Amino acid sequence: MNTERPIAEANPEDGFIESPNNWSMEDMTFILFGATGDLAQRKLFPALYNLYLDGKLPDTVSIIGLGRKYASDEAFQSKVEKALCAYSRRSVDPSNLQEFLAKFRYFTFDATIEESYVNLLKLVEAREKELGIPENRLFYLSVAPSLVDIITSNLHASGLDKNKGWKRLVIEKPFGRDVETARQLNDKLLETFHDNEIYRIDHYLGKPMVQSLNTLILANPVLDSLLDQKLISNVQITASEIVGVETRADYYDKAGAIRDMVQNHLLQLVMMTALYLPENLTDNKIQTKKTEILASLRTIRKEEAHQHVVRGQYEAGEIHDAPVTGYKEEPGVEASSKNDTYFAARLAIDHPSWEGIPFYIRTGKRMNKKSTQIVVEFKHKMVDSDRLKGTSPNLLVLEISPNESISLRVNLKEASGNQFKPVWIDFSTSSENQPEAYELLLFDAILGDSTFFAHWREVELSWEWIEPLLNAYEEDLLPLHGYRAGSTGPEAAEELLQQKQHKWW
Ligand SMILES: NC(=O)C1=CN([C@@H]2O[C@H](COP(=O)(O)OP(=O)(O)OC[C@H]3O[C@@H](n4cnc5c(N)ncnc54)[C@H](OP(=O)(O)O)[C@@H]3O)[C@@H](O)[C@H]2O)C=CC1
Ligand SMILES: O=C1O[C@H](COP(=O)(O)O)[C@@H](O)[C@H](O)[C@H]1O
Repeated sequence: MNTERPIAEANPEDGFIESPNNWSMEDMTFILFGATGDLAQRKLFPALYNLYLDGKLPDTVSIIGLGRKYASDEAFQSKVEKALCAYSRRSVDPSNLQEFLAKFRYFTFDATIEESYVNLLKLVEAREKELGIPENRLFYLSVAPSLVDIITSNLHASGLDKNKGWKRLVIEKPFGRDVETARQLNDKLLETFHDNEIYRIDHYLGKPMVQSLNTLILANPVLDSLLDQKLISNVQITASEIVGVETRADYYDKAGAIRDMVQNHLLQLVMMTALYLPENLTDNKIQTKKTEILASLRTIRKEEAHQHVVRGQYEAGEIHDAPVTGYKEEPGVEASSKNDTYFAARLAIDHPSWEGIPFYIRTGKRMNKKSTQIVVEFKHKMVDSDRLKGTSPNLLVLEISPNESISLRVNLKEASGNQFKPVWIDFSTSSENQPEAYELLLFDAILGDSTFFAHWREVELSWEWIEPLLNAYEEDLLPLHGYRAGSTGPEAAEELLQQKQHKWW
């Protein structure tokens, strides 16, 4: 199958992705570690199915699911079908379901047993022969981080990685718990895979609005001209959630918002926003430019963290008129937990394009609404305060999820009277049934385009930036503010912006 999509190649000098060529999608084997797990059911199988419906899977693809539980191929295929019925954005079409399911095989596999890999190799090779496909292998690790080391070592020891075609490793978050463990993990992966064969998933980079920012700005000189340093007052990035810790206390109570959302998703959004000033970019420069931005992010030392960072934990409250419990009362959470479920910060980017423009970021669980958005607030002129009565700053709002939209807030004079009022101009409205982040990212990985995956330097630099804040947490240098479930977060986060005469939008 031919696609117009360019394939990215490694630039040997800097390890980044360069010089796209025209490329055709090749037949391959997709080896899914953790095929019986939650992520596979909710995201990966539906993503593969929707790619299939869109004709975005290679003509022949062998998909091998792995897990310790015993299951026959048929039982596994019906598990996949169930997952599609429950989670696919498009309903299952009986006329092509069997053709899709026939691509799947299941292999009972314990990642901790060496012999499993030898047997897996035999199955992979047998399927490659049977289907007459080249030895292109994509290994998707949808397993706990503790298994990554042993899996990659054994892929190497068993010879699964010594195929004649290409090989790729897709790895889920979390990528380490701090800079040290992230480095150890990366070094481990590099024993088996070349850097440009490693695809570190951050699903925020797969959100359609994030992926299309570049082309949107290129296609709309109006947007481009608005992103002008002289015009911008501040930038605000929010990822607020209604859900609480749910059933994930085991992981979340040790991670908190800072590791779960800030180190990866929010810093990625900061980079994706900041990289467009002052130049238009081609896709192949995105990773290099993002790293430049991250390297310019001013360090917040642990001693000064309290001036720039607010952390919080939700308390009992109400969401959609229903009472919800506080974080400490959630199942699996320590009653004395000091874990953060909310994080806000003021960031400074020491880059000529962003000098003097604060970036505010915030994320929280159990907030009043589900929304991920980027707001650019423009400088407000108050030259003639009488004539401009009622005006407020212009805002450019990029709504990333759950809906997608771009809107601009302007001041309009009321028909009667002299007063201005803010009105919104919508540049776009959300189109229903957009591809999901995992679809776009899986498609990229299948093509070999790593533009929207996190490069190692991005991961390393983001952990380096986070490190002093983790130390501030550990040394109790940052107060943990309570906030009511269903609210917009702690009062202290409002005060953080008031220090510079700003407010959250
Ligand atoms: N679920 C989600 O929404 C998200 C998950 N992630 C990440 O994705 C990864 C997977 O998460 P999730 O699916 O939720 O986890 P689950 O616990 O639901 O699934 C884990 C999978 O690993 C398999 N597994 C466990 N031990 C072994 C072993 N010794 N040998 C072989 N397979 C094993 C399990 O299969 P079996 O029990 O059959 O052996 C199961 O398929 C994690 O890294 C997580 O952080 C990232 C973002 C979101
Ligand atoms: O990675 C994660 O993201 C989700 C939020 O993702 P979204 O696409 O719904 O915005 C978050 O709930 C979860 O804690 C975190 O691990």
